[in-house]
Amino acid sequence: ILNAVLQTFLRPRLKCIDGELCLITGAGGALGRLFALEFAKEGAQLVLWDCNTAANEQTAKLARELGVQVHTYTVDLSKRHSIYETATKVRAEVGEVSMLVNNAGVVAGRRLLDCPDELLERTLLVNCHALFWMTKAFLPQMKAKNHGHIVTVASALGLFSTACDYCASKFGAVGFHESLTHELRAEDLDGIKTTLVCPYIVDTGMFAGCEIRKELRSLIPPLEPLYTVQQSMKAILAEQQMICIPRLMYIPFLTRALHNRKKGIQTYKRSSKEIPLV
Ligand SMILES: NC(=O)C1=CN([C@@H]2O[C@H](COP(=O)(O)OP(=O)(O)OC[C@H]3O[C@@H](n4cnc5c(N)ncnc54)[C@H](OP(=O)(O)O)[C@@H]3O)[C@@H](O)[C@H]2O)C=CC1
Ligand SMILES: CC1=C(/C=C/C(C)=C/C=C/C(C)=C/C=O)C(C)(C)CCC1
Repeated sequence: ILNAVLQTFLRPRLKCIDGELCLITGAGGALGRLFALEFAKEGAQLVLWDCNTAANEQTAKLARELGVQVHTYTVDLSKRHSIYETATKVRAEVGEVSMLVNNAGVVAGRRLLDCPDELLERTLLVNCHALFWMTKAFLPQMKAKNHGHIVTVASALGLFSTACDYCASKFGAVGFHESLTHELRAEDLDGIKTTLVCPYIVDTGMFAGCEIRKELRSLIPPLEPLYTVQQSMKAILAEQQMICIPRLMYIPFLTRALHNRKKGIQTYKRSSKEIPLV
């Protein structure tokens, strides 16, 4: 945790990603498109995934104007077989993905009892389950070369809760990132980096119909999409493990981490057995 916070305040060297093959999900959406353009500016070749074919093609057109190769795929991230089938096509038609940006996300934006089961389920499938299938599809190639980078676009709402389906899915995304990072470290795969992105609400329209947006306006105004993506890019290129945007969002994160640590120590002290703390 301390490492992640320190990395945010220090100014590390940024890595070169010229020629890397970068896959971005939700590339037809607001942040996904901006990610694609920022990666293109850095010289990365792009594989763009979205369920919205027209929006995805529009992103591809803008990225090609920056002189990079772009391949687009229409995929439904809420379906495991759609992810695996499309991943197989990418491997056969384009090659080995070395950077994976799991950006696609949805929100139901209704209270638990007012929300149809299908909508709740979709949020968990797209925002959380898809991370597992995407990583299972592309990590083996990264492992073979001990080279790669997996970015999880979660949310500040993956660190503390307000909206039911969305928070649960983003807590899952944060947990996924943390356990993947531990797993890679345990296997000494130091060439595969991970970055967790946790922004506050961004002005993209995603939360346009949600009550939470009105409440938040009085707290801090939503972030600019370009600023959010540029800050995220800096963290990715610096191989930073985590970024909260703005920095104020570290407060709930650190509070929670310290609270959990305290609880862990209490449990340990009360126990008669020697249980190592994780
Ligand atoms: N906007 C915000 O306030 C914040 C956003 N985030 C996170 O940032 C990420 C990007 O958000 P943002 O750009 O605002 O969202 P957008 O809604 O603009 O973009 C999301 C994209 O993902 C696509 N998508 C949705 N469901 C699927 C699916 N099943 N299969 C494939 N593609 C799908 C959407 O297509 P379609 O439009 O057709 O549904 C859309 O093109 C999300 O993970 C979000 O949770 C984090 C913090 C704040
Ligand atoms: C401003 C602020 C807070 C609230 C933040 C909220 C409510 C963020 C919502 C983010 C969203 C909607 C993200 C979407 O992905 C706290 C933690 C109470 C205290 C610190 C200052």
